[in-house]
Amino acid sequence: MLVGSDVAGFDYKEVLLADLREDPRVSAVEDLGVTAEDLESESYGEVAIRAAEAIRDGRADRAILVCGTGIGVAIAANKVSGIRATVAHDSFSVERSVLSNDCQVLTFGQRVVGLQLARRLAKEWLGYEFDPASPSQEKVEVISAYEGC
Ligand SMILES: O=C[C@H](O)[C@H](O)COP(=O)(O)O
Repeated sequence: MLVGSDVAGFDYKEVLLADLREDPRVSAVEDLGVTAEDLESESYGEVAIRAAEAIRDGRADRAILVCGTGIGVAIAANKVSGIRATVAHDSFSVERSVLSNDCQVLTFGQRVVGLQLARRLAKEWLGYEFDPASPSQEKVEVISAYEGC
């Protein structure tokens, strides 16, 4: 499990990181930054691409990324082949992002969603797992085929 943010998502990222570290369903969490010591060290694109590449390469399974809106980190992560990332600020979208779309990356916007809602949504998200035997699989495969992976 990876977490990351830019400066605009740093506060939420820190809280979500602490939650994940306490969650018995999560075996290991890696913080990709940014850090309190160097808040401006990377933009949302750099952090999100690093997270997405780690998932693509099998070094991690999922990631939660935070920026101001959740949009920038989602766009950047989706540029990495094989990665499906989305911003989701409601329970149903969080569920469907996994069960319909097999998204490995959930993103939040610190300037958009309340902290307690984001924390709850992250907990819900952890409980979902895509079923490759479901009817959604062939729809996801259309995207994978386009990407050639
Ligand atoms: O999607 C982009 C994010 O919201 C980012 O945190 C803020 O970007 P901006 O400073 O260009 O608005």
